[in-house]
Amino acid sequence: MRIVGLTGGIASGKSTVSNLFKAHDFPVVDADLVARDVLKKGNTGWKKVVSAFGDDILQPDGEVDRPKLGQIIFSNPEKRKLLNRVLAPYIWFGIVWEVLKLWMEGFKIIVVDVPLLFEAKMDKWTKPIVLVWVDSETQLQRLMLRDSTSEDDAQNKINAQMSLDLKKSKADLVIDNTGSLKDLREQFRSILVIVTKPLTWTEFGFSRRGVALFLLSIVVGVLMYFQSSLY
Ligand SMILES: CC(C)(COP(=O)(O)OP(=O)(O)OC[C@H]1O[C@@H](n2cnc3c(N)ncnc32)[C@H](O)[C@@H]1O)[C@@H](O)C(=O)NCCC(=O)NCCS
Ligand SMILES: Nc1ncnc2c1ncn2[C@@H]1O[C@H](COP(=O)(O)OP(=O)(O)OP(=O)(O)O)[C@@H](O)[C@H]1O
Repeated sequence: MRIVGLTGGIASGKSTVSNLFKAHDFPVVDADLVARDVLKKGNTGWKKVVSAFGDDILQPDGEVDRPKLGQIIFSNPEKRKLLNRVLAPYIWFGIVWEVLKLWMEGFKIIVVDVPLLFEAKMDKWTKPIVLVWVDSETQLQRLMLRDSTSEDDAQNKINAQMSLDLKKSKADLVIDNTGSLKDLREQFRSILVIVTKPLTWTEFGFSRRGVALFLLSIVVGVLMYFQSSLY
């Protein structure tokens, strides 16, 4: 099994690239969706976050007031560390669970879209790592436009993450999304060629078929051993 890591910075274009993967029938695990589920009212992540941050971060219906929690964590590094510490194990488990379900369905190539892949040290589980890079001015402008936020708020969010240049030095493949959507689609085509290369032996060994073959060879080996010991 090949687990492709898709990462980038806030508003660098990960969801746009993830949609291209989906359009080519790749299964995509979205860490933001997993994190949303973890934070749903009544779930363990919700309980932990309420006990760490207090009832003030809740809406009248008991759900987490996401913009309010965002305001707190994006302007305060200590609070951000606290939230990350509280939620990280549940998000990690949620991603592994989603990957496992797709593995059981027999998918050989799975894309995991994790904004904080390097920050959360999940990079060692994915190969290749595709980074969606964008220059800092374009990132700021796209974030302000998409979320209708002020420049200060948008910059706080960008500063809360590892710089895209540092991520670039750690990634295997880089998509420069500073240009148009047409440019992006062209680069995506080259990425697709690399991502769909035949599985290595190790990747095949971890695929559902590889594991089944391994178990079958053990069963056959044991049967042959007993048959030969009868004569
Ligand atoms: C703070 C929250 C409630 C704000 O919710 P909101 O709906 O406004 O934003 P959303 O979840 O869509 O996140 C948007 C982007 O913010 C960035 N981001 C989210 N959390 C963090 C964080 N802890 N540190 C840095 N960047 C973050 C990511 O790039 C993400 O794609 C939410 O982002 C959250 O629960 N964050 C903690 C969980 C987490 O780490 N998520 C990232 C998954 S790897
Ligand atoms: N090449 C492009 N040209 C113009 N706009 C783009 C381009 N790529 C993405 N966008 C726009 O930029 C914004 C951010 O893109 P997107 O939502 O894909 O980023 P993201 O990395 O998934 O963000 P987040 O980390 O917040 O989930 C969106 O409004 C999207 O439509």
